[in-house]
Amino acid sequence: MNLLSYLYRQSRQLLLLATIAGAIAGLSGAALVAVINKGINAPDRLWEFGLAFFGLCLLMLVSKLVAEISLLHLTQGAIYRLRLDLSTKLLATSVHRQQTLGKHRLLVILTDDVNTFTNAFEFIPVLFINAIVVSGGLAYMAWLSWPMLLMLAAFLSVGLLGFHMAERRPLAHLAKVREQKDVLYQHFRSLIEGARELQLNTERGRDFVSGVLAPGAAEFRQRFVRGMRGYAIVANIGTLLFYLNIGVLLFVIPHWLRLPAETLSGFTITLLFLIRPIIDLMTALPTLRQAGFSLAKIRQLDQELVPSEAAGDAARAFDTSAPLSIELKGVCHRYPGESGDGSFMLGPMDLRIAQGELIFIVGGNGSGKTTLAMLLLGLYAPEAGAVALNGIDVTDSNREAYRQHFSAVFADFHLFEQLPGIAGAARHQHALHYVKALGLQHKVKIEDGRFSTTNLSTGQRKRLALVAAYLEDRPVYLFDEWAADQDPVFKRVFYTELLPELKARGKTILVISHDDAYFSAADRVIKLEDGHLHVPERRDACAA
Ligand SMILES: Nc1ncnc2c1ncn2[C@@H]1O[C@H](COP(=O)(O)OP(=O)(O)OP(=O)(O)O)[C@@H](O)[C@H]1O
Repeated sequence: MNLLSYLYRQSRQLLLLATIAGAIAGLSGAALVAVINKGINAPDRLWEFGLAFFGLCLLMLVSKLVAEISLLHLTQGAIYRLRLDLSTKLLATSVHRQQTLGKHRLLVILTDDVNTFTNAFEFIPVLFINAIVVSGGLAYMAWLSWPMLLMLAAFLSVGLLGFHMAERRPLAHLAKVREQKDVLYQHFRSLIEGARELQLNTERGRDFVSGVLAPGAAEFRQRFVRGMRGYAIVANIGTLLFYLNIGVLLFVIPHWLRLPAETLSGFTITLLFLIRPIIDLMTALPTLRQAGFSLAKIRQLDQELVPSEAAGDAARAFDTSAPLSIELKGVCHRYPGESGDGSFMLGPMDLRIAQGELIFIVGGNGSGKTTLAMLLLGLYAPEAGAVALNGIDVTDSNREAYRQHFSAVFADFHLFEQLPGIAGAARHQHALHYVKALGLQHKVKIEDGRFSTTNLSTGQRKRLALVAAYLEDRPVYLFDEWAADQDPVFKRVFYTELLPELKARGKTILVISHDDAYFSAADRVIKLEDGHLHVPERRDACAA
């Protein structure tokens, strides 16, 4: 039912077309049963019923095709939109929120849940038409004899109630199966990302598989088998009950109700005709139930992914004609710790950065350098205080426009094959120039707006990330430990040539670095200690 209301919201027209075509298919199916029943009981009118039979066959074929194809378009359109909607929303959700939601949780929804949902949609056309066939069959039986139909309805109601009760346990197992998927995805992520560590230590690898992955996979298997076994039992008993029903109609009810042979045979043929749709439904039920759980997860994520920022033409809010000036005013950011005492607090911090400055952000591990960078880039929103650009505070409504002033190569950067920037010969030439300047011309080519390969060493991949950053040509650059993976020669090139070149082009540059040998290259060094700016001792005051 959830799936149908979801489809209704996607395209009423297609659903209406499918309903009408499906209704014609269902009714022609029911009429076929009536014609067969009449034909058997009227041998003198064979031509008449024969023509009607073949005409109805054709009508059923055409209408069924129309219904199935329109439902196919409807369901696949719905899946396509769902994938794009979720991706767009994810893109608009703050990085901090995404980190809180957890990568594995996002992945399981975007891949597994959407797939489960797609699988269920494959059943929809058949089930939809079957539902109409069943309705047509019931209508025909009511026309044949409504007291018989009432008895059948009473019998079916008891059966449905029993089915509902019997389904509870397998349904609970399937709900647990879905929860277990989150756990499994988390383990698979660790397995892939930690493959090197696990292979280096065979015992550790075995322990991970047998002690961490296997219990999760076993729990999944156990729940899934129990759930599906329950459904298999319920479905087979349900089908058997249907046959029993036919037996009761044929051999028990005639003892109480005097019915013409034509009515009895009509009922029997109709019920036999309905067995296939009922079996189809029983087979599809577990998949539909799993899709229900997946849909609930997708909906939950959809709500949690509320874009934190209203995208608008907010670029106008900043005065881009004036020299760029970024200011932090009492900015604070906290990461909650597991038990409260493990939390980390950056700030309150005041800082002013002027256009063209080359600033090094330094400090020990965990002192807050990357967190400060995230706040400066507008990827984290401060919990208190404000970030301002050219005197205008960055708020939810203009944070996206604010971020467009920056280009960054993070310590844990992601290298896209595609080149950023507007396509064209100029971008191609620029990219070639930078690839050459970074000494990668023998390794990488630029083809169709993308790097020919990204399968390179870490240091080389970082150089390509720098090429991509150069192509973005933003006013402010951030490099988080870029030089950490470079050889001494390129480290020197970076600090003594590349950074001064960028500065000469008027760029503002923020460099997170541990390379104290090159700190003298900076206009200013900002040192962090436990989330606070380190204020250097006033040697002049001491001297006095
Ligand atoms: N995702 C997170 N969730 C919770 N706490 C975090 C998270 N990331 C960082 N922290 C905490 O914030 C502190 C500062 O982290 P940050 O990454 O800013 O340090 P850093 O100075 O860049 O360190 P490094 O030199 O090791 O890269 C850390 O001590 C850690 O306790």
